[in-house]
Amino acid sequence: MANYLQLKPKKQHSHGHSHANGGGCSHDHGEHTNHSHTHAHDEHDAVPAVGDKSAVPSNASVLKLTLTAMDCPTEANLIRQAFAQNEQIHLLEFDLINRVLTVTHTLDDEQDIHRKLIDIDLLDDPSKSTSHSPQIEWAMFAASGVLALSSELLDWSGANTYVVAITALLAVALAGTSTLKKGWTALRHFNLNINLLMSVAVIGALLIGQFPEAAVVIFLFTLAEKIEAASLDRARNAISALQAHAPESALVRQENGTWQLSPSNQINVGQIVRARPGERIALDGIVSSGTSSVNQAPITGESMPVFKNKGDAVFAGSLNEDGSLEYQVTAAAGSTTLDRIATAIQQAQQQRAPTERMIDRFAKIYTPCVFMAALLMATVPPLLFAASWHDSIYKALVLLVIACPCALVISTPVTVVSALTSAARRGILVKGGQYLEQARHLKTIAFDKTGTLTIGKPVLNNIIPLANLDQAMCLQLAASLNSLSQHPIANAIVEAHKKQARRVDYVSNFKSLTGRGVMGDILNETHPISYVLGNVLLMAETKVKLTTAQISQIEQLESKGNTVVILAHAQHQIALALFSVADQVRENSQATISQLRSMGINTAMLTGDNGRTAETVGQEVGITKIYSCLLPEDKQKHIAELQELGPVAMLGDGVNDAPALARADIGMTLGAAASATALETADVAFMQDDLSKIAELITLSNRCSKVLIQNISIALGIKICFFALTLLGYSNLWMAVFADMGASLIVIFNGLRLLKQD
Ligand SMILES: Nc1ncnc2c1ncn2[C@@H]1O[C@H](COP(=O)(O)OP(=O)(O)OP(=O)(O)O)[C@@H](O)[C@H]1O
Ligand SMILES: [Zn+2]
Repeated sequence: MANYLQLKPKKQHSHGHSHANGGGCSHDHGEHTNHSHTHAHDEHDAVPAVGDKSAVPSNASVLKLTLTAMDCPTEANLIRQAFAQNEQIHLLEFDLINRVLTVTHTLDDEQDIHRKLIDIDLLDDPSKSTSHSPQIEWAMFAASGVLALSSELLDWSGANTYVVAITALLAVALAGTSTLKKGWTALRHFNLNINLLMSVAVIGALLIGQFPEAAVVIFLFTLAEKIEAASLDRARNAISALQAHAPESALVRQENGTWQLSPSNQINVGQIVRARPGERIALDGIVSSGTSSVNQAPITGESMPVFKNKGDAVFAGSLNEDGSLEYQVTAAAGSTTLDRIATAIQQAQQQRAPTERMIDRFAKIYTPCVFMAALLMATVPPLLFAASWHDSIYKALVLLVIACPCALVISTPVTVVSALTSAARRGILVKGGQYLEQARHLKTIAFDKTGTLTIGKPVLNNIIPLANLDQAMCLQLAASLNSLSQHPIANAIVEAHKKQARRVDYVSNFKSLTGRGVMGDILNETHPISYVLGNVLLMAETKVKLTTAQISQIEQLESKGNTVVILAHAQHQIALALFSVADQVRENSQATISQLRSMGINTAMLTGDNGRTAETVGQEVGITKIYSCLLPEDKQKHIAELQELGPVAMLGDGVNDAPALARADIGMTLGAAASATALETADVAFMQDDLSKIAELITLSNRCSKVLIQNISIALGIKICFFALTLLGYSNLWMAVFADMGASLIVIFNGLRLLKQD
């Protein structure tokens, strides 16, 4: 993850001249590089949010701390300030939703960090236990509420001021001690956070004799804090619920053939595990016996069960419905697909989305400004206009309450986290809020052809011998060469050969040439012969001569949608045979492309395959912008070119498309459940082989943005209203607390709505 992050800010835009060439692969690729120049692009996310990742020394260690006291997100500032002077602290990362602080440091003693956090009251001091049990806390809180209300009633009914004051003070003492203590800590560190603002408001109210109000204010504040904490728990639990899908233990086959229940984290790769009907799969594996339908919703988001047979992959966390399955473990606890998804989501939460960064910057200005306004409010009217001190100070205190940026600061992360979780539930793994926000701005989506627009399982449909070797012999040579390659075309040739149950020859000096083919030596009775197998480009490179008749034969096959590879004798430089393979277009490719077009998004195809095949597939799915015969670096160049029109996403398989995926604004992969590389290389990983998820992602991005705008408007709107009401003298303290915390709660619940709509 860290490596990948560093890749991003280095994005460059290149301006090159190139054309979508319609024909074969004879086009000279050198042209692209000659005309292109690059310049670094000043990306907004190049500004490190907290510390600088690149400056972290290699010997640094990482400490993760759960700080349950990180109530209001503004407290992150307190932590930042506390560690600002320490040069051995290199990086501070805040996961405010999960309340986890990650410290990257080179300290000898981690206790230093603990001590500092105890000093700012964010960590309990183990030597003096001051915290009460939750029951006692609730009882104290309830009593405080009763007392606050009583003092208000007593005040109304004209009771003795001392009685009113004592009742109110008791209420403040019962509910407000922790707030006042935190306020004092904040004051000592010159940090303007909510606790300090509230403390000043309460103490100020007490000083000017507004006893019942002080009590009500602190009670309401504590109440709202409790509700806020509980609702944030909901967002948090939505994520840990994912991991909870994998069972703690499973039945493992022992050496003597018996089955024994073992804890999942003690089961090793290679062991055989049994999943009984109705039981969840404990670890990733390959079915070794049995059949069953399995619901893989926690991983892929699809609610329909999938039929599993011998040889199929199963995922930890999925539910084995009706049959009994035995599977051989392929990933141990901690590294299963489910674990990797959960880790990715957790990391995604730590990256602040653009809106979040903007709001954080705004809050930093907003709070001091309102604080200054309050100071002026308290002093200017009495000093200059002979207004009453009491009224002016009171108004100033109201302003202090609304100076808290809490609602604003919490409005974005809660929304983004809910949207990320909601996406994960649909089988869309988004690796950071920024991708979610950017998805709706996409101008172009570029698709890789093989395995993306097409199923990626081509089938050999024709062998045409060109020299004195027969079909069987040609196939044997091609299959032998390709038995060492992972390419889908290689698989097609090897599969066809397997059907004929012939032997595979030993290949020496094997070489795989990205985007072109393979070469290697095979023994012919007494001496080795060098062969090449690949596309026209490779034939040109190895100086294999193709006759005009052969070329037109190739072109004819290609314009029918086939991909043609040529087997050639390297020393004699003559073609021995043509192999034509055909892949099937995914059934929802065309629907997805037209849906994207209706959303105003351009589409393009970037493929290593030849122009004619690419055109045929393009026609079938509805893509007109086609770039063919591309090597991985070329794909990257074309992405940069498309970026001049606006943000570009690339959907590829994550193997030979890695450079293009990294260059695109959003790199996406399909079928990530089945491929660890695909899951790791992408910014957005679609767990299933389902193209329609792209449109779903964009819809979700739109919805997330709508909620973000709503939340920011609500938070700011309420503040502005109160600011005006206060200046006009129409508001009072407890109304302000109501408004401030009310706004926080509204934005939290509004954000959580994204979780629900499934
Ligand atoms: N192992 C191989 N055997 C034969 N030909 C190969 C092999 N690998 C690559 N080729 C040739 O090189 C071409 C380009 O391969 P590349 O992997 O870059 O793209 P692709 O998989 O065909 O398409 P896409 O870029 O859409 O995924 C293939 O179309 C094929 O002609
Ligand atoms: Zn607040």
